[in-house]
Amino acid sequence: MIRAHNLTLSLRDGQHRRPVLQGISIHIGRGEWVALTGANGCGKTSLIRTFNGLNTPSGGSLSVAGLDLRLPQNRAAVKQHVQLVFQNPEAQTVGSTPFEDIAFGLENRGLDRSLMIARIHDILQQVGLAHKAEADVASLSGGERQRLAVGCCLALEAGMIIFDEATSMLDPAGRRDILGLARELWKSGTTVLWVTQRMEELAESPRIAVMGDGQLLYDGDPRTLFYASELPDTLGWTPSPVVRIGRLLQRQGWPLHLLPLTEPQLEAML
Ligand SMILES: Nc1ncnc2c1ncn2[C@@H]1O[C@H](COP(=O)(O)OP(=O)(O)OP(=O)(O)O)[C@@H](O)[C@H]1O
Repeated sequence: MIRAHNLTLSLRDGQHRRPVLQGISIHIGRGEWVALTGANGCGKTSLIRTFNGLNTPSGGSLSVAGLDLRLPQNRAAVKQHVQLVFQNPEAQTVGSTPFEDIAFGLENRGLDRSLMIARIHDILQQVGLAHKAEADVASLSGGERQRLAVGCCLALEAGMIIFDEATSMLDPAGRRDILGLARELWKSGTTVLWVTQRMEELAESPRIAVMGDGQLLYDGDPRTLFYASELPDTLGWTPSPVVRIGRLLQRQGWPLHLLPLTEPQLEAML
């Protein structure tokens, strides 16, 4: 889905251009779930905006869904394949009802009206908003608005959805809800890039990419990152309670592949 090699990006900062991404090489296959993390200002948003064609790479190569994003004509086309769900639920709705919002996404697809209405209802059903089809968007909760944003991605038939800290403004129930919806889509074949600062969400991801100062510092599995790498300590991360217990077990000689990453894994061990 995404192939970046030695990707660099510099952005205008007043009179100067400042380097924001440096030498990023990453391959994300179709159907993968990758969590992307790193401190504020390390370049996560700049990277995903580049994947989505909103930023123009300054160097290296980048192909997304088979489109070479060094070519300007491909940058608009890529948005069909890669959709973003942002942090702020209020910033991404355009219609006054969920029905209208999904309809906007389908408008350019040239669907016959009855097919379009059926498709809108299908999508609302899929994101759990069938009962709110005609509700005023302003009356939706933050979690419902994020569900609606996901529905808009589905309307565009995006093969990849990038969630840019999409749960950070939600309460714990809303967070679980959106994470659960993202997992359902992933299980049905959507490629997911899940940007997060939350340790437990990282630990539950099959693959983690860590950025620092515009560079990719780590790209691999969570066990190696949390139990066999010094990076979390170097970056000053506070380990999740499960990883803290796992580190105690590790000191007692437990092998890497048995160390717990998630609460259910720890519960199963106990
Ligand atoms: N349009 C822009 N013009 C100039 N510099 C920019 C622009 N957008 C971002 N930057 C700079 O690029 C760097 C990376 O910012 P970016 O928003 O990509 O980081 P981030 O990891 O997503 O941060 P956060 O977690 O706070 O959202 C920062 O130093 C930021 O000030």
